[in-house]
Amino acid sequence: MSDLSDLTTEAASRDAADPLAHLRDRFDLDPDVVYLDGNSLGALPRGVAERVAEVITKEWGRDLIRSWFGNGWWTAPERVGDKIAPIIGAAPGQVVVGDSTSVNLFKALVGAARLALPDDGPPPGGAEASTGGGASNARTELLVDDETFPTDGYIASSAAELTGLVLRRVPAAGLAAAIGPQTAVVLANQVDYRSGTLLDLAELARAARAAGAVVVADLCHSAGALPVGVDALGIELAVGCSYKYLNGGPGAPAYLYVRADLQSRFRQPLSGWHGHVEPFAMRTEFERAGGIVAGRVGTPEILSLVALDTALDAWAGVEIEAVRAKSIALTDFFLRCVDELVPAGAVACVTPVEGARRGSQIALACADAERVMAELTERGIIGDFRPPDLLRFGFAPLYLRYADALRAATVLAEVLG
Ligand SMILES: Cc1ncc(COP(=O)(O)O)c(C=O)c1O
Ligand SMILES: Nc1c(O)cccc1C(=O)C[C@H](N)C(=O)O
Repeated sequence: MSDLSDLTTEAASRDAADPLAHLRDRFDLDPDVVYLDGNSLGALPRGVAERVAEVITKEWGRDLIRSWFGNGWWTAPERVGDKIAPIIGAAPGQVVVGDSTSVNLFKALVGAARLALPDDGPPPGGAEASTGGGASNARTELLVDDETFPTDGYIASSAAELTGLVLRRVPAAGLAAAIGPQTAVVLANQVDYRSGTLLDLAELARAARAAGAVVVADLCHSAGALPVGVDALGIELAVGCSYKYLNGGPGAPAYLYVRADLQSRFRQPLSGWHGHVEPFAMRTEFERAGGIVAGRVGTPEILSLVALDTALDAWAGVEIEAVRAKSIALTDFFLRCVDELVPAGAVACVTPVEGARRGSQIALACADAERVMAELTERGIIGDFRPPDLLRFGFAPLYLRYADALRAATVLAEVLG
């Protein structure tokens, strides 16, 4: 047992020894708030406001239309994509930024179905796939986790309807086992938005490869929190938002990853002029651009892209492995503080207590959770409530301290005491 004074000493010594502690200065934070909602909307990195103001006054105000090419606006989706790439373990040229996560899910899922269905050539798994089930006329289903974030389920349903696939919902833990020769596409969240459970994507990727199914991973709750390693996993497609751990700001554009060797065959359904091989030829016929540009649709959200571009500078020199180590240590410490300080039985942790099995958040079930979160927020501890009974606390390792974890647990104990 440790008491509050032991925990305070421990938090201080952990903060003093934290190799990432200096990164907090890269953010403009309210000193009176412990911000545990960076898994919904990341904090504001320093420099973003000034850069956006400069783009508005100079690039838009003075350079005007010349900025599309003169100031690099046109190529920003790929350039910013290449800045996200190392954070998710992708080599350059495979990530494009633009549109919302929902829209990118739609592009990826329909594109995945077209890759997987037999009239579109061999399955991406190649020889391994053809021995383990291979391309067959019986690929009829799109698998999705049954507790997925709502938009993923809704978009999967639209994509299934459009491609003639049948949507099958199975628990996330059973996704890999559910993959079979009938599976065309699997949509999986690497980290569950509610419980924070980390899915074994490597196992899922192996099962999909063996069966010739195409994987679309939603990285919203894992990118920037842990090493995803998309290239190493060998998954085909991925999407994610940039306003959580990547701190791109409200409405920041999402991103789409298309594995390099599949780009020439990737046919996403939204044939907009920014995905055209020669957009300014203004031709009637659509001819898809090569490479990752094929993931683009229409005019990019330049002001948001610029904000994201600058926000990503907060990652300069940061190793994602170090972020993961701190994330586990911070969340472990928070759980210990909750155990020590919160009255027994007042909360139940629904997040795996084993660090390696969770993302960077802790969800605690508790009676009257919505009111409890409102009171916490009132007292400067910002997390969120997710129905029916969850207090959700996200730990963004770039700007949170062990002292913040302790303060959050202390205030929680007061509210529940
Ligand atoms: C797993 C997941 N997918 C998608 C989204 C959001 O999609 P969009 O950016 O289109 O609102 C979120 C969060 O809002 C999410 O947590
Ligand atoms: N995307 C959001 C939004 O547009 C409004 C409010 C919250 C969000 C979120 O990101 C929610 C978040 N994905 C979640 O996991 O609950």
